Amino acid sequence: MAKEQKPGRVETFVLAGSNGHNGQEWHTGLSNLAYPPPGANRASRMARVASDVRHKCAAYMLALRPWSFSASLTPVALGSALAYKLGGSVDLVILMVCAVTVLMVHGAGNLVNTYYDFSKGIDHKKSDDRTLVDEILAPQDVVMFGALLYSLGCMCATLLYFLSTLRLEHLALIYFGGLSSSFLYTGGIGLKYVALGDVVILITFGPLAVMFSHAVQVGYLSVLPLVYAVPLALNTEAILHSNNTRDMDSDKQAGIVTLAILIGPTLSYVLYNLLLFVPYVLFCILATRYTISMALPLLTLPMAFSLEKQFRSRCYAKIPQKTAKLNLLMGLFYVFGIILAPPGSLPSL
Ligand SMILES: CC(C)=CCC/C(C)=C/CC/C(C)=C/CC/C(C)=C/COP(=O)(O)OP(=O)(O)O
Ligand SMILES: Cc1cc(O)c2ccccc2c1O
Repeated sequence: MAKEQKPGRVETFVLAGSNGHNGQEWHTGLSNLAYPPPGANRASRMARVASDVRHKCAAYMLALRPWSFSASLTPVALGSALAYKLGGSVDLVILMVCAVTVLMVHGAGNLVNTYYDFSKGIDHKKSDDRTLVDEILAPQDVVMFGALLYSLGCMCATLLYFLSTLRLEHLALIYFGGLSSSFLYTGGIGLKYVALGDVVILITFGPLAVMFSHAVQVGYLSVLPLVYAVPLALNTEAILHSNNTRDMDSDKQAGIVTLAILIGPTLSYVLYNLLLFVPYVLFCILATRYTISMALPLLTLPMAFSLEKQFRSRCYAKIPQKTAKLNLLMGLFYVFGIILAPPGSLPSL
């Protein structure tokens, strides 16, 4: 932070980002005073430091893109609800630690994405993610924050090992499967850049996360959560697919290939509809064949129809965020539907 004395005794501080750009001017309001009262300098310095810390924290929060966190929290809730309903109980401490573990890996994945999309020149001034483009943070900040989240995730996974009866090799297999997918999505081979991002999202935010949350509760691996994960995984993939459809032109210019680019706008619209409405067909089947509480997610149908309309008229700008909101609501209703189901009414293997 550099201090500049300007004519007219207005003290101005230039608050520089860690990259040296992005300067903001902070006036101390001393212009009407001949001398600052004792302690005023110290107080204003403290206020500036506090404000600096607040700005930095806000920048880190922005980089995490918390609007997308519903995508990892709903599968955790689903896995735990299944453990409660079919296994008989749920441990709230394990549930909390599991949610934090998955959030850390998801958040780190978002930061890896921010870093590599910037270094490959994919993010630009009009991108959804402008943390690095607008120099809100320096690339090194993003790398350090990502490493911190991965470390915290590993600590939480270690804690889960002590809290849960799940065997170490099973816990490690799922946890490091999630961790490596979150990195390889854009880091290393960069699965997103070769049209494999959709597969990664379908697997990690669906079966993998649901199985992880179920397994740490019940202490064993089961295929049941994989089946229950299908409607939620399809809806989460709808978030990514709308994101990739919106970014189709800029991604093409940057020379990367996504599924949306491969199939073009018309088939992308068809695919978005399938991802959006197939889950509702599954809920109808579950509600009519097993228990009526499975009809609860149908309450979100009006939101899905509104999104379909926006996609059809190619107003893509806010569709990913709105689909994430739908994902949260649909996921919560799905979880409540499972919790409210009469004992023995849900399909089990
Ligand atoms: C089972 C365990 C322990 C963890 C699973 C935890 C999860 C869900 C990890 C997935 C992490 C992952 C793949 C993150 C990538 C997030 C993502 C889809 C970012 C979006 O990237 P872009 O498609 O570039 O979108 P933008 O254009 O908005 O940058
Ligand atoms: C940032 C971001 C963006 C997305 O489009 C996502 C889609 C599905 C799951 C997670 C996503 C995410 O974290």
